[in-house]
Amino acid sequence: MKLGFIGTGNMASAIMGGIIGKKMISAEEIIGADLFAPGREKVKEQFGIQVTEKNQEVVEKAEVIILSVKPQFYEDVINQIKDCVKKEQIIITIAPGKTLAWLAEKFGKEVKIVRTMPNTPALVGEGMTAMCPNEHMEKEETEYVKRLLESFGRVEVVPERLMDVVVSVSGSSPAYVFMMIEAMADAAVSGGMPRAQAYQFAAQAVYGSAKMVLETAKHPGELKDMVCSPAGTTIEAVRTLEEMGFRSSIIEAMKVCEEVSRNL
Ligand SMILES: NC(=O)C1=CN([C@@H]2O[C@H](COP(=O)(O)OP(=O)(O)OC[C@H]3O[C@@H](n4cnc5c(N)ncnc54)[C@H](OP(=O)(O)O)[C@@H]3O)[C@@H](O)[C@H]2O)C=CC1
Ligand SMILES: O=C(O)[C@@H]1CCC=N1
Repeated sequence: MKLGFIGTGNMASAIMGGIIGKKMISAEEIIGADLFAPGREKVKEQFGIQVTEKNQEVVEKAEVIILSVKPQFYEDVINQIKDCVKKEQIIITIAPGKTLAWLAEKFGKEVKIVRTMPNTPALVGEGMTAMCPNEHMEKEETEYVKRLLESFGRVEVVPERLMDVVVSVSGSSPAYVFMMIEAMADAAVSGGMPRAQAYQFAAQAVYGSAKMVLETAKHPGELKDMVCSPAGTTIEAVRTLEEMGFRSSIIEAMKVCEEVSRNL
């Protein structure tokens, strides 16, 4: 087994879906453990991976192990597995708030750890992941983990102090974007467009706009100005968004998100 997951919920499914979809690792070489039987069966059926109810079995079999339970369960899981983790295995964490220093203390021995923060667009190969290796990771091991994470999207190595910011800007942000797409579609439906078509229009507009930011390297403000024809429709929408506090509601929500992550 090349890769193991402890916890096979939403984020683990997105990662395994991305990795298998890109053929980085085959489903037969992936094992997942979950307390929740229907959760285990779902990933077994969806992706064809091997599943177990025993977290230790994942540690016995996998070279790289992703701890994909909620942060509140990290301590319990680490206590269960720490004695079986071997020196050459690599532990990848995806939980907000769990620092490398905290993890080292909980394992209580030399363990190779990479703290990461992925997001669910991994499922379609468009994830954004930040990673931060600990001092026991060799250069080639860090490169291998980076390639593994790159199989489902973009990856940046960041200093650990930025991890809480990463949670708010990419870990959690798909939720805000989905809310915006939902709201845009509701408005289109209110204007008479069939709902299914409204989601296509809204989602493609968001996708294309994001692509413009990434590919033109122009400032988002300049791209916004290019849409606002003088005395046109868009500038009136922009004026209304400013009046309703669009930007500040996003900034404030993200500051709360960052703070929650820091305190987890
Ligand atoms: N969802 C996202 O977009 C992102 C999530 N993350 C992080 O990923 C991690 C998982 O989140 P997410 O996938 O959303 O959560 P989910 O609740 O979907 O998945 C976690 C799974 O782990 C199971 N579980 C709980 N305790 C144990 C245990 N002791 N041993 C084995 N399995 C256990 C849960 O079972 P049960 O339901 O019965 O408790 C559940 O099936 C979290 O740390 C989260 O912060 C990071 C980035 C993005
Ligand atoms: O909501 C959460 O806590 C997790 C972390 C980032 C995205 N989802």
